[in-house]
Amino acid sequence: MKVTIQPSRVSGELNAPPSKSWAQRALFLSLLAEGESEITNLPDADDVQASLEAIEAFGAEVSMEIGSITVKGGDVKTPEDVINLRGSGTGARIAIGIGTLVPRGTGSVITGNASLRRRPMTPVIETFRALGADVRSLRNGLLPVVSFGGLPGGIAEVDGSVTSQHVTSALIAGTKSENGVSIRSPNLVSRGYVALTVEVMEKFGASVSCNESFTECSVQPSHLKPVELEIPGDYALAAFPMALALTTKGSITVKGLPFPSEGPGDHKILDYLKAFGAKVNYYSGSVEVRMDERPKAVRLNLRDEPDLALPLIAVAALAEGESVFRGLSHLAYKESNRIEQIINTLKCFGVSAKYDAGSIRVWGTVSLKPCVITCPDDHRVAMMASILGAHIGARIDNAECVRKSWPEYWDVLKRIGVRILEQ
Ligand SMILES: O=C(O)C1=C[C@@H](OP(=O)(O)O)[C@@H](O)[C@H](O)C1
Ligand SMILES: C=C(OP(=O)(O)O)C(=O)O
Repeated sequence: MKVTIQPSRVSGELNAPPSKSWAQRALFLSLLAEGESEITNLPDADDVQASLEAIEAFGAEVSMEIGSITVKGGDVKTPEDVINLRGSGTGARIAIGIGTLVPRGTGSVITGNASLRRRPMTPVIETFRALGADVRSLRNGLLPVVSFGGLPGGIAEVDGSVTSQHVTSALIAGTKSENGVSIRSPNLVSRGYVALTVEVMEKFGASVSCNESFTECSVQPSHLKPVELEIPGDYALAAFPMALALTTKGSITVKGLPFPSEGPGDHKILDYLKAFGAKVNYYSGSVEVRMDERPKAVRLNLRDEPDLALPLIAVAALAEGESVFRGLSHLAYKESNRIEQIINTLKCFGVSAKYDAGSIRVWGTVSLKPCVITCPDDHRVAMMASILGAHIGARIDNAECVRKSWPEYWDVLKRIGVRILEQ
């Protein structure tokens, strides 16, 4: 599918899409909880569907009702076949850990699509090996990965500068380890996602804790109770329509977002948009964003919120002056090498930018040019291009790549006033 976007101004309101990170954690924990969990507002994002299929393969009994799903969990069974997590890094890394919980003497194989098969699995493999499990890559640190049953537990120390998902995986599987799990991750990035893991695990009654910087976490063997929960809205995805308010001098209200806490996490988008000069208000689950003037340049460290880099850098392309975004080295290990893709996308729109030692510098301009670009199988790159496209015009090929996180993205944009033609 190709979408052609014409210069537009956004206005109106939308519901935030449900969080895929929340949903995937809830699904894998429902597999481990003894009894029936009921989950509402589950996103139909491809990553979540892939995780749902994975928990079924590990023995969860899933039934769909109107507007909710029920997951009956308990024992983790040996899958009959290889499990394919498609493009989901979160799903694959959690599933590698779950694979150590199948009966001893059996195992499971996790693989993914071409994009996921390029992403590093070494941190999660090293973590589980340090915890006494037998987990091996069949391809030099990449997928496919085989996990054999048996997770004694103990202490793992694994560098956290590439991803945080090995910590999430160790904590979730650690609930069913023999002796509990402690994990130390010096240089940990994306700390808001470990905070999210702890938050969701606590809802299932897990005995889990971390230090303030999330570099040391531990979990005791825990009896997980089934839950009833509603998946909350996703700030990292909602950040794109919010950013559109800044690049089109519009206004937008996004509903269904949780109260922004003090700690790291994607809710920080509210502060970051304010730094550009936007008027931002949170009131009772809704965020209003309005922009009447040209954004000012910003200096931000996005080490803990890597997914916000794409919408924020799109805004910086139009800002007055030079913006600097630090803490971005781990963007190289996402669905695409996002460092390269961000620079290429900016260049396509006629914006100068440079990457050096973990930082991207962007020289904002008022003279953007329309761009024709193909989504490199990375949803957030297409969404980033749409934000600049709504300012100056763009054509995005392979636009269906947004399915990974937000299949209705293009329809939602149309509803808030972005002029889009689909071919
Ligand atoms: O755990 C999660 O749900 C995620 C963690 C982050 O990845 P890294 O920890 O690999 O940076 C984030 O970029 C990804 O979109 C979702
Ligand atoms: C990197 C992402 O997700 P994951 O790591 O789960 O594939 C993402 O959604 O941007």
